[in-house]
Amino acid sequence: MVTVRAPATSANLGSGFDVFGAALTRPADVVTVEKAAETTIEVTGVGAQYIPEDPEKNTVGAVVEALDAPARIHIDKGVRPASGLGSSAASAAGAAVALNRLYDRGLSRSELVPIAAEGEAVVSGVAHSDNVAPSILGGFTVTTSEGTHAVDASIPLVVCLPDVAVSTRDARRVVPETASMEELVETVGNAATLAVGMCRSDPDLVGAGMSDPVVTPERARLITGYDDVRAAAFDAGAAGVTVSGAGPAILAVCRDERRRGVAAAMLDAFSDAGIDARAYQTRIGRGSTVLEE
Ligand SMILES: Nc1ncnc2c1ncn2[C@@H]1O[C@H](COP(=O)(O)OP(=O)(O)OP(=O)(O)O)[C@@H](O)[C@H]1O
Ligand SMILES: N[C@@H](CCO)C(=O)O
Repeated sequence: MVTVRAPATSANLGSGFDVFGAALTRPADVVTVEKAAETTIEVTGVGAQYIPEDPEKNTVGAVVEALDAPARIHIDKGVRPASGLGSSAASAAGAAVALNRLYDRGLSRSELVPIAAEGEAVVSGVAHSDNVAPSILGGFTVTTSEGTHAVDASIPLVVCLPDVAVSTRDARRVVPETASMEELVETVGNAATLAVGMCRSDPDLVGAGMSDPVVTPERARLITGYDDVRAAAFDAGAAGVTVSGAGPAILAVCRDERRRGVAAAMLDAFSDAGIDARAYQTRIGRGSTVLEE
């Protein structure tokens, strides 16, 4: 038996659509695997009632297939599905790390990234790796078709999760098909600024590089109260605010001493919009951890 804690993640970080990701210290899924002749999946925890236990439909089923590693699998969800916090990816990442150990497949963490990404194709139609990479490797990650680079960065964050669901599949439908040269130049400048900020563990620089003129404005329209929550976070001292993943969670970066105030301001703004929400005061953290084997 192997048990793995796989962290929630925030993808895109504004300017790095489908490329940037970050592991969060909390929340997390806990995935337990045991060898079995046939694969079975049991799901408990947050939002378990919305998650299929059929291996064809659950993200971990694709990981079992890719590793040829049938197992009795228990997923204890800490990351709510359809949250923008890499819920589907956390289970896939945890299963990839756990099954690799259980069956002694000997794959490196980097080699497990494309395997876990197969799970993302099951739910969103695209095997994007920007959530599974940080959930496996930890830190700030840059993922391209050439592979993934991970950087340890100590950056305080707040993620505010409203009590509504947005599916990645739906949120990908509003992504514009083209961008202008002006938008391209602005995005490259911001993404480069953010990456330098991560390398320096500088929250102000990371925040300055989060702005994205192309995808985020379209996604923000799907989140009731987004503009007010964003403004409230900035008023409380956030250095940058954007949609987390495909939403509806909203991500704010700030200095440590501002985290509590930023979280309270975001919750108040959602409440003023008539929406219940919860805020996680978190930071960039480590990847999947083996708890027991
Ligand atoms: N193990 C799993 N954990 C969570 N959701 C799963 C799992 N397997 C299948 N799903 C399905 O995936 C969908 C949620 O994934 P989706 O990508 O939409 O949200 P997310 O992972 O929270 O968001 P994001 O990728 O934007 O961070 C739900 O329809 C859920 O039923
Ligand atoms: N990059 C993906 C992450 C969400 O799973 C998106 O924004 O659609």
